[in-house]
Amino acid sequence: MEFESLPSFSSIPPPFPIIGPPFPPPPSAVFHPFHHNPSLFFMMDDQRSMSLLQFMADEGLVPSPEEEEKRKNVIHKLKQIISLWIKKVACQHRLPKHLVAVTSATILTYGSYGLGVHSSESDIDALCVAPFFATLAEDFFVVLNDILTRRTEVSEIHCVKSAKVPLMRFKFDGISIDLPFAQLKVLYVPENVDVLDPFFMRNIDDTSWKSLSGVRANKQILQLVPNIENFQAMLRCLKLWAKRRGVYGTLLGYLGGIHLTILAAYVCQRYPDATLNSLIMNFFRTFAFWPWPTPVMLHEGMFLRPVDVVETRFFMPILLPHSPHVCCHSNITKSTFYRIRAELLRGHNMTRDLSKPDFIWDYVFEAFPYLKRYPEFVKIYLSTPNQNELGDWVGWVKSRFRSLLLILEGMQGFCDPNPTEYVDKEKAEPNVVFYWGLLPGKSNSMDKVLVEGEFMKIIGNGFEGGSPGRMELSIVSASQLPKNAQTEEGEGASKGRKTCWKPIDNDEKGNMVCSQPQLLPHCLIGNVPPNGEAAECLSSSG
Ligand SMILES: Nc1ncnc2c1ncn2[C@@H]1O[C@H](COP(=O)(O)OP(=O)(O)OP(=O)(O)O)[C@@H](O)[C@H]1O
Ligand SMILES: [Mg+2]
Ligand SMILES: [Mg+2]
Repeated sequence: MEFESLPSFSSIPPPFPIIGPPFPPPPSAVFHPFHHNPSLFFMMDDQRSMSLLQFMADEGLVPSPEEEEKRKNVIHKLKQIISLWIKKVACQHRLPKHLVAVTSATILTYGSYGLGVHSSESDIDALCVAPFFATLAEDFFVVLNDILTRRTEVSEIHCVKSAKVPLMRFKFDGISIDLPFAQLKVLYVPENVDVLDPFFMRNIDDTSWKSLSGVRANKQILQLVPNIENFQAMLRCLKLWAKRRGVYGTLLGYLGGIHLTILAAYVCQRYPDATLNSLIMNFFRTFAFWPWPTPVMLHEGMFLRPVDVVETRFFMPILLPHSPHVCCHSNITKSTFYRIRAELLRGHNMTRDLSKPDFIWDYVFEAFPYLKRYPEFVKIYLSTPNQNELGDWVGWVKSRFRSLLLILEGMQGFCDPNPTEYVDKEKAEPNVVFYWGLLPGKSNSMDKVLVEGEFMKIIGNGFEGGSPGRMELSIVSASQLPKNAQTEEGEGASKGRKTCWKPIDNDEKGNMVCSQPQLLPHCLIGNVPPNGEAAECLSSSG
């Protein structure tokens, strides 16, 4: 396999063999192999869209009506709790009775749930929006925490206080909730308060502004995309694709939900009348050839702050759609950048030709074959004495993974941080194991003790949980991977996986905000015809 030179970024030595033909210049128009027969193009395009909808249904990308109902119920109950809480807080702040009577707070959902692209495993990102007198430190993190803790529906509650976006994280009726806080300078917060209205945004503090960012981003994106149903279906597919191909998860240096959301919205904007199939084709074509680090932005002429331009971590700058137009936080490194690009190119190669007689979507969404690709792996073993401490420990270490990746890249040139979390069932203690792919013949040059020591220093500082757990590094060959890691490869990999923690924001102290990744949808997908068509063959499949 030979590495093909990439357009732009030529200063970075290619660490990874890109599979497939050399990057051709991007086609100037929508790829269209049926110039002589447009009706055949539309027929094939429709058929592929149909079979993709069928694929989504088969994959269970659409939560059942019961699941939807459960989520709505949870949000309804949360709103009730917030309403009672704010009255209590108003009394504690000794507001006059007539003001207590009219004051209100609300819950605004955002993230994948707010966009209607969540799965049954998804968390709900829910912002608590409170009036001027409610404080973050006392009223939110103490009073509301106390109310929530007493509820029988609530479990596993903990506070992430010093992150850029401070929040409480808990399960409500078994559904994970990320609950940040924002304070507006008003007495009465309408149930569906418009966070783009300058009236509500005036004089708000910095933390509240950052907390509102997700809601504002969602709102803008939904205003900018021409066909929301197509956008939702496309985004669900892309999330599944990225997960299956091992390129989903901000903490591991890959794409997060927000990045894929903006990339999908960009393509939807440019192809307002495209079918689902055409949107996916255009997504791969657009971003396989994107001249990174040119930023992707949804508004023309967005202003990029100089600090973002020079920030080397922005290999793939993707700008938030609202002011100030800053880049989405990203942990992309040299290795993960090349992996993502290789996957985009693979996607393009697989989908570009509508006339391929044996095309099937299953190939596009096939799990990335780590065992075939890498002879050796860095094994990262994390454990704690008790199960209930494991989540915090693993979440903390993962929030520092970028540093480990950079150390390994420095020594090895390339490392592929597989986001999948495995469990070593032979060990009695609760544990989570990661296997990161290494290129052949490179591991000999790695001083394992040095890497472990360096990384221990990094994770030894700033852990907010109880007592830190254990972390061990080792090099293992592909054949030493546990059975479940080996068999999972072939078949639909990411099903039923342990979920990843991802940062909304990391602060300097390393406090992180985490959430569970999810796929899946919430509206569309009506009557889907049976999968009638043929398959695809892609010599370059991974
Ligand atoms: N790296 C980031 N930069 C800017 N905003 C972010 C970032 N990560 C998360 N957010 C904000 O927080 C919201 C929720 O993030 P979360 O990690 O839960 O992703 P998501 O889009 O909901 O996808 P998923 O389905 O994986 O949960 C995002 O929609 C976005 O508004
Ligand atoms: Mg989410
Ligand atoms: Mg979340």
